[in-house]
Amino acid sequence: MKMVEKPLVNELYTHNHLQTNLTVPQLIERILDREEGMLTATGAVQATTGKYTGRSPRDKFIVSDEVSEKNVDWGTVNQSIEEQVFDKLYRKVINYLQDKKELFQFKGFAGADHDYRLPIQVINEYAWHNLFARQLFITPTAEELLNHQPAFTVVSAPTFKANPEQDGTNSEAFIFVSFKKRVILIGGTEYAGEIKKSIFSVMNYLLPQQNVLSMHCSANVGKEGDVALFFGLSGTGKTTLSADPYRRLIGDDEHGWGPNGVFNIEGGCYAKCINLSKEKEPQIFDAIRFGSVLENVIVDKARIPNYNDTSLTENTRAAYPIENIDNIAIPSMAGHPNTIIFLTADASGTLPPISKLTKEQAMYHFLSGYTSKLAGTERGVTEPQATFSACFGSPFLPLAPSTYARMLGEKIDAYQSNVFLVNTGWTGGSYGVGKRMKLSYTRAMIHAALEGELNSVETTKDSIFGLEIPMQVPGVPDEVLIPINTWKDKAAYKEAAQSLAMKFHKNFEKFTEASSDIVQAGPMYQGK
Ligand SMILES: Nc1ncnc2c1ncn2[C@@H]1O[C@H](COP(=O)(O)OP(=O)(O)O)[C@@H](O)[C@H]1O
Ligand SMILES: C=C(OP(=O)(O)O)C(=O)O
Ligand SMILES: [Mn+2]
Repeated sequence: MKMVEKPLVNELYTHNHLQTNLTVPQLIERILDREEGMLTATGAVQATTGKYTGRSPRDKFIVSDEVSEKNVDWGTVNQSIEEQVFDKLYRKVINYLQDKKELFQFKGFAGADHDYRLPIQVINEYAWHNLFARQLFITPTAEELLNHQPAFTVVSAPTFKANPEQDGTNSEAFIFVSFKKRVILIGGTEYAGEIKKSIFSVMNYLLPQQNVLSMHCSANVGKEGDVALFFGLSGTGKTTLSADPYRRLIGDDEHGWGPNGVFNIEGGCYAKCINLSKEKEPQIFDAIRFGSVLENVIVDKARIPNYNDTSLTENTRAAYPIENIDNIAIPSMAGHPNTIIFLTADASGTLPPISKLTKEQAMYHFLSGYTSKLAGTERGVTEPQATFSACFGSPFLPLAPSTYARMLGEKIDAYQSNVFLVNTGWTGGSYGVGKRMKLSYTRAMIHAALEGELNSVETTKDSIFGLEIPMQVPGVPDEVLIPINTWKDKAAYKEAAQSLAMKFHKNFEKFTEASSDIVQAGPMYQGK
């Protein structure tokens, strides 16, 4: 990828103490020496992030210039700023960083497929953010590092607080993206997730232009080389469900699907730690060791993490390189997906825990992207909130949802992938009355789907959502499969299901270009 313009960030290269690609132990030494965090009994370092403990979507802006102007799907997700606003704040942030005693640079890649990888660099004020970047992105070999020419730069200055009046930001925090300068400017927030998700947004802009579908999904591969994708918004189970002892992990969050098959965009994982237990999530629990970063996790006097403690946030996190998971695909690539799973954490408790989708239903649900925002991942969300997030990842999609949906539809046709909708959310009632689906049941359902056990099983059609529900799944009680059977109050179920169906219809009105068979594949509601 060619550089369009010499970035201002070059000025930082002359910084007296710009330290490039420090090793993991070196970074840990710097973190401890600078008192940015502490060493825990697991061997991982722990850091806290202050006020911002989740992503801050309202603080994210994209520069509108002559190229991005016509490509980006502008709106509440992709908010625009003018070039001068970016340039002014950019200058300020660079000046601010120049006064720091030391800075940390990571040079590496996004994209495991060498045909599509993006050379990136991340320049950090904090050593622990630099360790995060090192673990989350793809580390170069010594030779790759020698020839490394960054095609995109992230500058992260968490202690720089913007002044909205002067700087044109929404708050003291900002995530400014310039596709023209190929720079992402992050300030005012210490939440490390912004660093990885901002590069993901960039990949969601660049990859479709190369005819590669970028996807907010996890991926793994079975013994026969059969590939599964798990799409889902935050908290729906991408990371948890893709860590499977019987299947090699490709990646837990961001992938590309090109002519060679599926590839991970990242080199590491970013797991939620809330209520993490060795018993329920052994792979993730054991991945937390030397070199991992624990974010906003509380530790006791003996420095043992208490994963049940939510006093800083529900969105506690562990970042670790993918190699910390036992069973992985090396490199992080595989063939074309046999099975695609859409994960939804339905807080209404009315969607079936697993159902098989027709091609039209798959397109309908992909465009809808229904789920609930769970507490913590985004600022201001404290309990599950119904949301429609197109392509199960709208906060990260600079282009119109139809672009990604069209590509997915073509690929499903070409590779005959089976699509399932899996509700990892509530059962036996809506949030407040019912409870979250048992993880062991969800795992059993996914196992059955991936082993092809649901292809010939008897199904029943849900009268409202029109989804084909398998009547039996090994390891799951039959009554769990049909949502109404799990509700005591059947009338309340019908009301809640109708209300959700209405929301689907309302949301789908904006997809005016969708063909009528896709529109028809949505839920039925009274009057239709
Ligand atoms: N039935 C279930 N399926 C998946 N995850 C579940 C389920 N029940 C509870 N959980 C919890 O929900 C969270 C899912 O989060 P995660 O896998 O990190 O989602 P994502 O990677 O999509 O953001 C984990 O904390 C997991 O333990
Ligand atoms: C890091 C994030 O991703 P996820 O919760 O999907 O793992 C996020 O949304 O901030
Ligand atoms: Mn995840």
